[in-house]
Amino acid sequence: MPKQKFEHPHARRRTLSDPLTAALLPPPDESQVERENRLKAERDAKTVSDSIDELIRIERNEKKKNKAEVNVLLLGQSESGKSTTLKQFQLLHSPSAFHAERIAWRAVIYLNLVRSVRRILDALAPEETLDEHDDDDSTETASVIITSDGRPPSAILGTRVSNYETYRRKLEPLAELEDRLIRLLSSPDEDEPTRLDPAYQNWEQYTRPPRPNENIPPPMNVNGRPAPTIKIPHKTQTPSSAGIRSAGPGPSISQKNEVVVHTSTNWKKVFALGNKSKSPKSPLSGEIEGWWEDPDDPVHTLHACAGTMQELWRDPQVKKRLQEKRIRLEESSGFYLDEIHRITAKKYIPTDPDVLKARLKTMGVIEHTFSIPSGSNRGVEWRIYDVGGARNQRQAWAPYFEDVNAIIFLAPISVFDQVLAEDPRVNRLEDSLILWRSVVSSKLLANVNIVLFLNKCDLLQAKLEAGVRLSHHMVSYGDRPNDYDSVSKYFRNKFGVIHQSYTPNKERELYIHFTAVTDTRRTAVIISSVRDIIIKGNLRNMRLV
Ligand SMILES: Nc1nc2c(ncn2[C@@H]2O[C@H](COP(=O)(O)OP(=O)(O)OP(=O)(O)O)[C@@H](O)[C@H]2O)c(=O)[nH]1
Ligand SMILES: [Mg+2]
Repeated sequence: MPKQKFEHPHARRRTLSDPLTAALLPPPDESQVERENRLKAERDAKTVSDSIDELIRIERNEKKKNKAEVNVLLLGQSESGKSTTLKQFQLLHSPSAFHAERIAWRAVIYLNLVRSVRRILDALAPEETLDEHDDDDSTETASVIITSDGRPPSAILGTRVSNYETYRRKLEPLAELEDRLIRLLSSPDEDEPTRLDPAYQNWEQYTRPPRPNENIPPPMNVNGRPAPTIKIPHKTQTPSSAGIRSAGPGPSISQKNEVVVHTSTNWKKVFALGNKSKSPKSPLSGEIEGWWEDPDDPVHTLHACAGTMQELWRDPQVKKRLQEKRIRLEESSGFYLDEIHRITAKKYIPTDPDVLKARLKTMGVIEHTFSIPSGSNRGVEWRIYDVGGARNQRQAWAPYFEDVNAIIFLAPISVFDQVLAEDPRVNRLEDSLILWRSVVSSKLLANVNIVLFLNKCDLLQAKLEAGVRLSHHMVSYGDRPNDYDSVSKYFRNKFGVIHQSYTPNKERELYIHFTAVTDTRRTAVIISSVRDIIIKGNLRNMRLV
């Protein structure tokens, strides 16, 4: 089961400047005898404390020798595929837990579908009904495309969809459903991203493009840094505090920002059972059954709207309008519009690929533990940390650098024509390159094995085949061929050169894989090879081989 990390182990260490240490200072009017007694008592206490420390150290070393442990960090920008990679690890190493949870993913899949429909309706809306920000779809997901001059395409003149009003009216119930799903998925007592001590603010600064004339300090000071403490504030959550822009009066169908659910929330449990704990369970899978009898279940609204959703998605005028606005929903996260009838069926249970496609932004850091047998070893405990990749989440990464053995860095390479959801001025590929540079150049991570997943290769191939030219977005690509082989090699080279130039450890070998982490068969093969690499590297570091 996922475990939320609230406090790093070193958080308990105190520094001389802390208030407790100050409070323990001797009284200023201490006599000579008192002073000698105190010093003796302190020496005795120190001897006892040192011997306890020594015992702990020996015990820890013994443990390390007897039980191999591997800590792996999944890093990369938002929507790079970190959580999807974690799901693949789960599917491989604890399939029963993965399957037990899949019914809960129904809520996320429904929400992904409803929001895709809303994006279409927003894109079709006559311009005068949208406010200034509504035209800027870039706040929604990374599927918004920028033109080669870096600006979203103009949407002023374009195809009018004759059935727009009918679609909007018939799909109105989805607005209320969206609100309900968001409420279901959101925790009642969390509303802010994980925050860190100011000591770690540097990392965030280091992982964004520098401002002009800004001197960015090295990401981390290895020695003597204050202990990190992750604080999760508890407040009451409202839809607007969850990062969802209020639509004002009228349907919330114009709400924009991506739904974020803190990893500590219990949404899986809530949605898996809800008020249905008395519902029958399947004798085969043990999964809840019979939710379709519950008139309040979201499936009914979706089922009733399925026909209209299908008409909307298939309408040639709609397709044209989306094309004019360069919105390619097929490439965006959580795309289920090609399977409306299956997804909205009353007895729908998400399949493995459905769960892998489901999009829920990570906030905070989530830890998964697996015991993975490895050759003659009796089992290695793997701790995999999945972090939030959005800009405001990256400051939470640093405390995990200290004990990490390996990093799997995900860089989606299909995103060369897209902008960051959190900052539409920044090209997503540029952001990945900057982030990559900051990770590989970190001295703190110098001895950490690094595996690079050049991800979303399936989307890259489709994009290139659709005629999108890399050179329009990356001038340095020049007039090289715009086919998958040439482009993927170019990216491999680009990331490889950055590692070569910036790594503080010239001995470190970099392992690069072209991946599509939604593809289970391909990813399983890659994961097992990555596992071997990490184990070997780890044993080498532990000087056991
Ligand atoms: N087609 C395709 N989709 C992918 C691939 N990798 C990830 N996705 C999808 O992209 C979306 C985002 O993936 P996530 O795993 O949630 O991304 P993340 O890196 O965890 O993002 P944050 O939690 O915001 O940091 C999901 O809907 C995935 O199903 C891929 O290789 N190909
Ligand atoms: Mg994630």
